[in-house]
Amino acid sequence: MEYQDILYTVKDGAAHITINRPDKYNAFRGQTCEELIHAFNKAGWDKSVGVIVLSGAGDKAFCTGGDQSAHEGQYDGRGTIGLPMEDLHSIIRDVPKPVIAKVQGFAIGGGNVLATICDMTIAGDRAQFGQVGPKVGSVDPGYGTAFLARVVGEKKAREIWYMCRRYNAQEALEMGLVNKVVPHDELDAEVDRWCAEIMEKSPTAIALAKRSFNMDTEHQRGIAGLGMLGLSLYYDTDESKEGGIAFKEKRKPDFRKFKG
Ligand SMILES: CC(C)(COP(=O)(O)OP(=O)(O)OC[C@H]1O[C@@H](n2cnc3c(N)ncnc32)[C@H](O)[C@@H]1OP(=O)(O)O)[C@@H](O)C(=O)NCCC(=O)NCCSC(=O)CCC(=O)c1ccccc1C(=O)O
Repeated sequence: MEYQDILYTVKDGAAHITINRPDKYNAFRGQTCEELIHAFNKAGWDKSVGVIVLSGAGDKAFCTGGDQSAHEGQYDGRGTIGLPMEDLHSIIRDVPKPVIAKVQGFAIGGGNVLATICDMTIAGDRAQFGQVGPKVGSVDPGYGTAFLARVVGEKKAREIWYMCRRYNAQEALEMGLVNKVVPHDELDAEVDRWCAEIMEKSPTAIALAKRSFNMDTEHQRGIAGLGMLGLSLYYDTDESKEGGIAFKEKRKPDFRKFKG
């Protein structure tokens, strides 16, 4: 597969998968998800690769979720909601190698979900985390909510989704959303060090550890499938569409006008 939306390189046993849509703050469309799934499969089953790094191109964003310009109700690709989200989330969990999210800017919406699902997250000190779903007429009713609660606890996860606030890198560290924060300019070197340390370890022991960590939350995959079906029905409502339209028109949404 030739990649248009992502970059793929391998260096010293680490596969680097980079969302390359900086003008869209690395938001993903259907094509981006297909390429990410392909790249994770490629890295996951390449025996010379021991660790995978997911990042976003440029300084502004790791990823800001679904591309609002490819979104009028349903998204523009395959799958329940027009994005193969279930497949993308699953492959990040299923590859038998640690996946590190390297976050230098915004990890917002579906981008925050991706970072949360990755095995570990290293952030630069300019990174910002948060959810925007209920502000833009969306929600991730699978790993994005249930798995987030496992990571940061129920109260914090509910705050993140209901309030749609932004959290800086230090706050994300304190709530357990990231493993380490380093100065922005040292992020690449720090991630390279973590990769080099992983490369010294037994790949089979790590693969077994990853699978056994996953075991505890595996039921969430099925629930996510059901949730995406509900989300698809929600995307066809005027209430949901108001969120996307308001974002594009750079105004506050008025969701309440659709409720009797
Ligand atoms: C990222 C922001 C917080 C940055 O805010 P700010 O610094 O004020 O800059 P802006 O002027 O808002 O944005 C700059 C520039 O980038 C464009 N942009 C940013 N995000 C997107 C995006 N997602 N899609 C397309 N374009 C984007 C923006 O339009 C500006 O461009 P200009 O040309 O300069 O006008 C802020 O931008 C922000 O909050 N972005 C919205 C992010 C968003 O709406 N994401 C999608 C929804 S997230 C969600 O619904 C959660 C559910 C979920 O995770 C999910 C589950 C299942 C399937 C899909 C999803 C999903 O992600 O949708």
